[in-house]
Amino acid sequence: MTQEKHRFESGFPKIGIRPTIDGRRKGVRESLEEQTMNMAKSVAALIGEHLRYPNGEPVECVIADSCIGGVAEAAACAEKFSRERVGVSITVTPCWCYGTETMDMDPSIPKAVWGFNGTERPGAVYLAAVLSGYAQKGLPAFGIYGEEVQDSGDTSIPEDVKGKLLGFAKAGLVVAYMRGKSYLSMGSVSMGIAGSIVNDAFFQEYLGMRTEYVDMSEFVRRFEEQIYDGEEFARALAWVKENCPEGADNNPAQIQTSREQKDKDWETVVKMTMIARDLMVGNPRLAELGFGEEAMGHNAIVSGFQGQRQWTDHFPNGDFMETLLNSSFDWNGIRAPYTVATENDSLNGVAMLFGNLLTNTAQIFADVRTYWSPDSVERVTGHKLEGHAAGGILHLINSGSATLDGTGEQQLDGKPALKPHWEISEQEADACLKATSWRPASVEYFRGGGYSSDYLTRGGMPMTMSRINLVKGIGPVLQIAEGYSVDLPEGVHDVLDKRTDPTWPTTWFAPILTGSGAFRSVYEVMDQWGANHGSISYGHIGADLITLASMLRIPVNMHNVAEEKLFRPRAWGLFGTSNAESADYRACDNFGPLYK
Ligand SMILES: C[C@H](O)[C@@H](O)[C@@H](O)C(=O)CO
Ligand SMILES: [Mn+2]
Repeated sequence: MTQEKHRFESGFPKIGIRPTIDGRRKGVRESLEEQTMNMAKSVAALIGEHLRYPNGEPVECVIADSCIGGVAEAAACAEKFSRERVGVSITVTPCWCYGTETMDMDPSIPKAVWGFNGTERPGAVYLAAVLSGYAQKGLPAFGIYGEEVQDSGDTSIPEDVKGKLLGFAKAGLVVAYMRGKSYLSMGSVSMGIAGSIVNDAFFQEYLGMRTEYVDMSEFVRRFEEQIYDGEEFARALAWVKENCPEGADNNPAQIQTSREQKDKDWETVVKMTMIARDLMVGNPRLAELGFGEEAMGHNAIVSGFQGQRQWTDHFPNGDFMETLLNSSFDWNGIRAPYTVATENDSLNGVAMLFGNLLTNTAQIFADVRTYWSPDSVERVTGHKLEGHAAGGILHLINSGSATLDGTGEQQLDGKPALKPHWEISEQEADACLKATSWRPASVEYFRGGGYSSDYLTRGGMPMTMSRINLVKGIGPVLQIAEGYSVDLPEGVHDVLDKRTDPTWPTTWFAPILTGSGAFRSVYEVMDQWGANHGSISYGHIGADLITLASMLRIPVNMHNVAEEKLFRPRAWGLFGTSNAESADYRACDNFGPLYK
């Protein structure tokens, strides 16, 4: 079995659909069986058509064997769901049913109810009744109620209902997929960065995940004892020589490393990449080579590499490894990204994981380095910022981890984009590689050398920056800024970039301003950012992140998503309806983490 196949071998959680029905026989139930089951079938078809697993295959749904008219059928459905590895449930009904007798009682499964908006039968009355039951029992559930009345024979799903079903299902699958997986901490705390204090209670209670820890000396052991696939290494190194052009050395001449050392560094960073991947997900080839234990991996869906400083003071830095793993392609071809956080910033790693699992696209990890006001840009370059950038821009730049997909060299409808791996063509992967040069690391920072990807993200892409922060007394909170990547005139970029480390990849980002709170100004967004890092995802995914956060009971402390797009469990409204932010904090606190 190939390493790629092995990675997703354990499969994926499914979505369970529960058609509930009025239990009264001799007329009522019989007249509703077909319509109710058809609703379930059309939801399954909708999901199968629109949603995909990380390997690109369509999401699978399981429908209860019968309509659920009472508790015996509810229990039979629950048994089927647990056999079939259902991780998310959607209840559908066109009619009145018996609320607490038909509900899904599994507290760890995200749940939604679609109550058909028709008036021949009271589907919406059931919806309201069962949602009150869920609130009363402390099991937050999402309510889906179409805005327009449908005729009783109408088997179509209205657009607003489709949007909510898919939004719910997408976020629910992320919850289900994370459960039981690991964060792999390679090394420990990098230069006192709090996000790299990998907090097991957060991962365990909020995400249902394990935290695994390996010392960076494990890389040295695997180098020296050759615990990697030698055949793959030779192939990888040849591919790297062909596809990863080395850029100019920016170090002062007297501290530049020799050609011989540079070539050795290339070999080391390629080995590091394979080893980090094998540590994360295992590799069946290692078992064939006699390393059965190492072949298993750590069941990690996200990891972080400390790097600085104990590793980087002596060995090449992790930039190549992090960037390649976070990209959608390498010497093995086009494949799903492996999410790796620089500086072992696990909290940024989780934001990357959320973005990746919601969209199946690669994520950009970056330092949130500089707010450039329109006046400062004009003073330094003479250029007046305009368009999306008119209110100022954030310079997102970091040595490692920024995916090569972040070049923006893939296309959607003729515009720059980051796409799920199965939509990326060979030419697009190639264009990302061609837009990148690999600059020898700044040796004053990285005494052990290494290579950083140097590229400039194409402008005009809708992007969402997010970040998890931990607050003692509250727990995790999520922050979100939707905005656009920005193109600057070439000379202007160069002037600003040269003030930083020009060997690192840059994304110029303009958040969308709303005129209030943290989105009064770009300065305010920078000033309110909770830490040194952000994770940047293609597209405006703020609403999906907010839905996901509510499932995990992570309150959102700042976002610029329009109020009408917010979709949270119905019980959130019971904490107040005119200040959604405050209600969110109190609801999350009240219900507590999903796995406590
Ligand atoms: C090279 C430096 O140590 C950088 O890596 C540092 O500024 C950071 O990235 C901090 O987040
Ligand atoms: Mn950093």
